[in-house]
Amino acid sequence: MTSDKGLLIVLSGPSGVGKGTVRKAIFDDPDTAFKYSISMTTRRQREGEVDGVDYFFKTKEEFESLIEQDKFIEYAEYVGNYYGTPIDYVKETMEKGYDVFLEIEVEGAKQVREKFPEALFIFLAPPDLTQLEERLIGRGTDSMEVIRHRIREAKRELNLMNLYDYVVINEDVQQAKRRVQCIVEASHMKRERVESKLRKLLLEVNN
Ligand SMILES: Nc1nc2c(ncn2[C@@H]2O[C@H](COP(=O)(O)OP(=O)(O)O)[C@@H](O)[C@H]2O)c(=O)[nH]1
Ligand SMILES: Nc1ncnc2c1ncn2[C@@H]1O[C@H](COP(=O)(O)OP(=O)(O)O)[C@@H](O)[C@H]1O
Repeated sequence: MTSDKGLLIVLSGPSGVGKGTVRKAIFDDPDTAFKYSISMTTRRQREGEVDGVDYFFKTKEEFESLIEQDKFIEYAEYVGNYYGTPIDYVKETMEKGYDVFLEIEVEGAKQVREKFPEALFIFLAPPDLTQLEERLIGRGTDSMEVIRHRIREAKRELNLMNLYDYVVINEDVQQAKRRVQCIVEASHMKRERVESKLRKLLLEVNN
């Protein structure tokens, strides 16, 4: 990938760690220049959610037809529903030079890693398992049985954090937001080192 193309940024981590919360903080910040890729899902639209803003809400049949047409960078089944990242928006937006941000669960992130190894992978981790459990309980969206299942899944997923470029511990939302922004900034600087701007400088230095 060359530097005139945007970066693909993937934020992932276990359920309840705060991915959605940190993502909202990132996009509420007017300094954030990346574009958010709105996912498609077959889960029911919740009160207050807007189609085309929070998600593109699709039927199972529509989603499966899009899978057949290869319209997703990645998709996964999560708690009985499909979630997926539409490929066209991501490709077009990166071609225009914008960074594109995905907030997805761990299985989807694994698929992105296989297709786009040059993407930037950030794992959001909880300070500890007790706080993860407290967040799942505090969110009030799941039964204790589902929470226990999510904690078991989280233990398996936390073992995958070393496959990511960076791990951010979500202790404080604003701090996690800043860290994600800094990681993106540093990744751009690293990419520029090998790109034309600095090549010219190095030629000058060595002549
Ligand atoms: N693989 C994948 N996961 C997604 C996508 N969009 C959202 N998710 C994840 O799906 C999970 C469930 O999201 P959601 O139904 O909004 O519930 P909530 O975040 O638990 O309130 C979260 O872990 C999201 O990060 C996507 O396009 N692909
Ligand atoms: N740094 C944090 N400290 C305390 N609570 C948090 C923090 N980040 C998120 N939460 C809370 O944890 C719960 C789960 O967060 P959410 O963003 O829904 O997680 P995810 O999208 O990873 O499933 C929410 O109730 C949220 O308000």
